[in-house]
Amino acid sequence: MNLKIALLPGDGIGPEVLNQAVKCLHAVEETFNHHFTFKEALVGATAIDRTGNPLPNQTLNLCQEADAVLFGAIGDPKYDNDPSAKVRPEQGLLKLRKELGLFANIRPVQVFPTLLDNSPLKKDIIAGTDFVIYRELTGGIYFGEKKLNEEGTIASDLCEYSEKEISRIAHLAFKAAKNRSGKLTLVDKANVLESSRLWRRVVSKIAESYPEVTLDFLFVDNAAMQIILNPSQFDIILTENMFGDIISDEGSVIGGSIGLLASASVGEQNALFEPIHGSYPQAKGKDIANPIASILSAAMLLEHFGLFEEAMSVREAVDKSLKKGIVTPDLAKKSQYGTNQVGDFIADNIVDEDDDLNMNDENIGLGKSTII
Ligand SMILES: NC(=O)c1ccc[n+]([C@@H]2O[C@H](COP(=O)([O-])OP(=O)(O)OC[C@H]3O[C@@H](n4cnc5c(N)ncnc54)[C@H](O)[C@@H]3O)[C@@H](O)[C@H]2O)c1
Ligand SMILES: CC(C)[C@H](C(=O)O)[C@@H](O)C(=O)O
Ligand SMILES: [Mg+2]
Repeated sequence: MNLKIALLPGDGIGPEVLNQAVKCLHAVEETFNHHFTFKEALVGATAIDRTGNPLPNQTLNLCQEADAVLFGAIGDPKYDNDPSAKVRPEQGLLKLRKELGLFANIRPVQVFPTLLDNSPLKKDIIAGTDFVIYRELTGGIYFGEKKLNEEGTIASDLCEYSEKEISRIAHLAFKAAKNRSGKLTLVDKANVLESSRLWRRVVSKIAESYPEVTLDFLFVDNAAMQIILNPSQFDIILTENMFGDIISDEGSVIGGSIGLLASASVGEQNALFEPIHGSYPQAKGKDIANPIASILSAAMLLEHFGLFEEAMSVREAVDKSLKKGIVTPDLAKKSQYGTNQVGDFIADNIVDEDDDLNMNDENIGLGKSTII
């Protein structure tokens, strides 16, 4: 298959982890005889420094013309620590999501059997965790009108949702639930927010078209607790933009590190793949960031184009690195392996299973194809 992939390394550890994902995609190209073309562009603080714009037109055009975007991370303390900054790296990512129409952000939360001891949570609670968060990505409080009065003493952010915005992601989430265990939980704050009550009405109506799916509702405060008390109760979680952002970072605690959680953002035309973590500026240039979230995001990219065997080969190589303890320090304090070594190991272990008769595929961590 030929694929044009836009690479947006961004800031902090973004370039380091993205490089490892690209190594793995090169290995997939060679092993399975595909042809991927990579073109890189600026985004985030790096783009502001070079052009004054966190999402230069050239970058947006490249992404619009590409088959897929592979994104590193954006963000820089010089903006995080300056609440008055007029231009911010995050605006680049938000505008990109909006312009590409990436309304559904899909964030699988699973536990690698090898990492059951890595979580601060009890093994018997987290074993078997396997749920997917469908996070609405181009609406809600992130994109509502923002106001600050002249004195700078009163500020507001409007949380607005339309029926259309809710129903298009709801359909994707119901279809995913239908293909999995048939359970969908809508996470909201319908006891307080009018926008959440609209979500409940729209989602309840759509549920009538999916009789095989059981729908239940959970207030987000309770959901935040249930996710770590009893994660196995969840299959598909559907939620709005900000709640999805927050509960997915929380969900990463189950698996042992946020450096493991990948995501796909999809719309009608475009698709973007990125780790859920940020630019982790404290780790920039230290070769300690976990590249697995970025590598698994590349695996989701492959699945998006129907390259399931290829995606599986990446997941199996990741699993092998975990089993052999070839991991970054977030997963083993005394680890002597860096971002690059872990990336090299995983890329070197991408094999076509049909060609490898000795492959042992017992107990594969994230073996199950995810969602798209
Ligand atoms: N999609 C994105 O690009 C994205 C996502 C989240 C945050 N951000 C931005 O990133 C910057 C830093 O934000 P933050 O510190 O709140 O979140 P962060 O995700 O960058 O880091 C939070 C913590 O998670 C851990 N971590 C993150 N990535 C890791 C990795 N690959 N390997 C091992 N450990 C990892 C580290 O302990 C780190 O201190 C901010 O500017 C923020 O706006 C960007
Ligand atoms: C950087 C920020 C705008 C972004 C978000 O809130 O969507 C990040 O936290 C994420 O999870 O991708
Ligand atoms: Mg986030």
